Amino acid sequence: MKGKTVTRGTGLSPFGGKRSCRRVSITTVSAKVNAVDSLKRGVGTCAKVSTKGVSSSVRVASVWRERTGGRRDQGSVSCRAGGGSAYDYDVCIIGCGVGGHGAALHAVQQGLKTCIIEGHDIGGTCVNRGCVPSKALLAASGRIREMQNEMHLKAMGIQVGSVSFDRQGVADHANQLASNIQGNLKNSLIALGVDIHTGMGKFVDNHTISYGLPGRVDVGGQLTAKDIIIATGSVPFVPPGIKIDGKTVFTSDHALKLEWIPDWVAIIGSGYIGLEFSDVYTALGSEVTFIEAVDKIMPGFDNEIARLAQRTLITPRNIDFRTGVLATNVKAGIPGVKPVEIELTDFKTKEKVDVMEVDACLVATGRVPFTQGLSLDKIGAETDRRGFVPVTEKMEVVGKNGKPVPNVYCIGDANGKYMLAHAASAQGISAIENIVGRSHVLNHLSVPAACFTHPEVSFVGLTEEQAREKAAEEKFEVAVVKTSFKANSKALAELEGDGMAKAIYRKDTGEILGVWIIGLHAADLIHEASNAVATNQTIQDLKFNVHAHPTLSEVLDELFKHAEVDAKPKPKSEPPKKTAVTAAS
Ligand SMILES: Cc1cc2nc3c(=O)[nH]c(=O)nc-3n(C[C@H](O)[C@H](O)[C@H](O)COP(=O)(O)OP(=O)(O)OC[C@H]3O[C@@H](n4cnc5c(N)ncnc54)[C@H](O)[C@@H]3O)c2cc1C
Ligand SMILES: NC(=O)c1ccc[n+]([C@@H]2O[C@H](COP(=O)([O-])OP(=O)(O)OC[C@H]3O[C@@H](n4cnc5c(N)ncnc54)[C@H](O)[C@@H]3O)[C@@H](O)[C@H]2O)c1
Repeated sequence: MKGKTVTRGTGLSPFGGKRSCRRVSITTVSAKVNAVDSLKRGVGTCAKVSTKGVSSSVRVASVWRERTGGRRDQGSVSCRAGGGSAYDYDVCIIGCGVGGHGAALHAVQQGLKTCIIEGHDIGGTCVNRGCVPSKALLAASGRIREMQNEMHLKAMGIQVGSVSFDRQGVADHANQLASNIQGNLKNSLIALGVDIHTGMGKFVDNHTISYGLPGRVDVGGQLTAKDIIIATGSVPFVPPGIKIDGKTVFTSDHALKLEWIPDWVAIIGSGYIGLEFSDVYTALGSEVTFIEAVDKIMPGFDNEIARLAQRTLITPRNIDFRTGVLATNVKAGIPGVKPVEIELTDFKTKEKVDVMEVDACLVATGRVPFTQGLSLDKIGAETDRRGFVPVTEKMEVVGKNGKPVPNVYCIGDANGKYMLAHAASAQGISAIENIVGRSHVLNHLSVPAACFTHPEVSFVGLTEEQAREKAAEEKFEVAVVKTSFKANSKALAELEGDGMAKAIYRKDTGEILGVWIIGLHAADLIHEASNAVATNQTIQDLKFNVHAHPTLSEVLDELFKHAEVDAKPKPKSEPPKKTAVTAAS
């Protein structure tokens, strides 16, 4: 069915660890699996890694005693398995998404006896219904787009015949990848001796969790832990008036299965999910119409980057958009028989302005925390009005009395601080650091983000608009420096000169406030900037970094070198006086 827009009714305007635990840097899912191998190879004494010799739990207790000098929970209890302890576990994590998994791995590295309670599927949203399958769809559809771009290929002297694809094959790629990574995650936990309990967990008190599954008397139980981390994640938000049938009106949960490719798909919301799916759908031949409540598309982006993104990701493609309108009512259709009807309402006047008929509708209007049923009242806590669990900067759950609830933490999408997979994992590591008594606060302004369209958009920190607001309040001068991919040899070799990088910084000190990149491999390029923010480097510190030639990283090299700062660069430290190492010949 070919979709069409109809305007109805009069008056409606047409629209228009430590000690013997080897320190392993854990960042990506594959790195985490490798980390398990490293731990297994390098440690006889790391918690539950080796099962030979001294019992693993005794080892846990001994590692813990060495680390803490014998202190424990101020009340001096020890792990039950370590002998006469009060708790079954040192740490219990409710929910095994990327956040829970990251926390569990770091807990084991610290020698903590750890368990996870998972109610649905290991890997949570990211692995099963988020980052992983969506990136697989983007990889396959991006390849199709590239191979169908005759002009681009011809400019490099390449000719291809007709390009075709098998929808089910593309869908299988995404499904298989999710399943493989889910298996890797589960195996990594088992190999490290993390106990995985199946069921939905809820609080009995701040050291006790009961868990079970509805209708399953064979599953469930109760356990105790010194510290408990809530990592229950999020689910799609569906605005009132929208009925999901999973076939013609659906969320990303269904869209990732790629059961069909609609001719015309309306995407409600032009955030990350909307943009990434517009990239997939248009590469596979669909027309897309964005419906966006805010009066501009991609409202979360820096304005200048959004304008450029519109020129590269929207205008040249089969995409149009309606902004400043809410989708207030969506009625499901029947593929090939009855269209989906979408009622549009002006965001400001609340007047109904249009009804669209399309083949399918993807609802990408954000996500809501999955925090119901945790019995937070049993620990003197409650969610905020949106369902997020309030936390301190150390990830401690804040109780109804405004004070941290002892021994209970919340990480990831469930606390709403930054709904990204790597943020969830970083918060998990931070919570464990605080649990073992090393005070830690994650700088969320150093957490990078990326939208994996073709080309990609990435950033760290503030938009230029946010930085200028902050500057006005705090009375400092903002400076902005930009570079283009057009001057980069590697980008030109790839005929991918469309793109820019911009850095926003304090003119007086060189403090980096934000960096935005749109262009080839922007998601990989952002890390030099985000790591600089995390380690408090100024923009002038980065001028001395050396970048291989010819690489895309020189886009950032040029950016940093062009920055003008009032303060002088910090004196460079002398090179370390170590044994001379000569470059490999
Ligand atoms: C389509 C899509 C694409 C995305 N792409 C990216 C991306 O490219 N990069 C990125 O950084 N982020 C991406 N995200 C966001 C990312 O998936 C989330 O930020 C991340 O998964 C949050 O991790 P989490 O551990 O907090 O929660 P989740 O991954 O949601 O995991 C929570 C887990 O807890 C379980 N659970 C819930 N309640 C209970 C309970 N009471 N007892 C026991 N278990 C429970 C759930 O079953 C689930 O397995 C994407 C999201 C979507 C939807
Ligand atoms: N690459 C990535 O890192 C990635 C990819 C996908 C998802 N995610 C995560 O998943 C989460 C959800 O993504 P998302 O794109 O759904 O949310 P989002 O918050 O990024 O964007 C939602 C958009 O929908 C609009 N909207 C909300 N209600 C509307 C309505 N009734 N009518 C019209 N427009 C409406 C909002 O104005 C907003 O622009 C995000 O928080 C993001 O962090 C990340």
